[in-house]
Amino acid sequence: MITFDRVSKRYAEGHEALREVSVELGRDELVFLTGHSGAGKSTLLRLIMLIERPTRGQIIIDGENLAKVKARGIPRHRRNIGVVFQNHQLLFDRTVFDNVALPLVIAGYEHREIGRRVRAALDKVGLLARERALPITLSGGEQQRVGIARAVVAKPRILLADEPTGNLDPALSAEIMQLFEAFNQVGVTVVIASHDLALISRLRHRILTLREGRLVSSGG
Ligand SMILES: Nc1ncnc2c1ncn2[C@@H]1O[C@H](COP(=O)(O)OP(=O)(O)OP(=O)(O)O)[C@@H](O)[C@H]1O
Repeated sequence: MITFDRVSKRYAEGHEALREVSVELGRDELVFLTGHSGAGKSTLLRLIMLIERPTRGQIIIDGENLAKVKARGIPRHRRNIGVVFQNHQLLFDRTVFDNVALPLVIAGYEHREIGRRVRAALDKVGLLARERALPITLSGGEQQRVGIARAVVAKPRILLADEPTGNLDPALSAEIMQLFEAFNQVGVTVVIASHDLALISRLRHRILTLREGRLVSSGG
């Protein structure tokens, strides 16, 4: 469960990116976050990741108030969160396997466990056969699936995605959304920021709409 309680975020330059946002996201929910460019979508995701801190208000995740998480607790906090970006942010000189393994290597997992988990994650996104490929040899949709495998490889409780289908055509975008739905069905809380109203309104999930930093709709 993720709770935002009257959360505001003002950046150093004085711009108020989020204003008094209150919302509860259930443990088993998949929600879309939409709104115009600059509405505050990425800021909301960054607050969950503790890349930014709120100026006012509180964020509580599974009973833990993020205000109490000090700098040295941030890596542990982030281990519960998988993140998918629009531009994949893959390492292009490393294989698919190595890209997906990266979070586990950083977290100090044992070699055999890394192999097991990476192959399980690649299997879930349908790319097991491509583990030795370099990302450059994959299509855009496949690259995004590598990004998703990397985000879920450490079995996070929360999956955040910022415009994950921004560069993909409608058919591939729909496939990527189905992957997110599959992870949600096994108990991962999923939050997807997206401009693609045509796509997200077809799927039956709650849509949170931001306008100039305010949550103007949190309905279905
Ligand atoms: N690091 C920062 N410093 C100062 N202002 C920022 C920073 N990050 C974002 N902003 C401002 O905060 C507002 C919200 O930005 P944010 O990136 O959260 O919007 P968004 O809805 O994700 O937009 P987009 O769809 O274009 O990615 C914008 O006016 C932006 O210029």
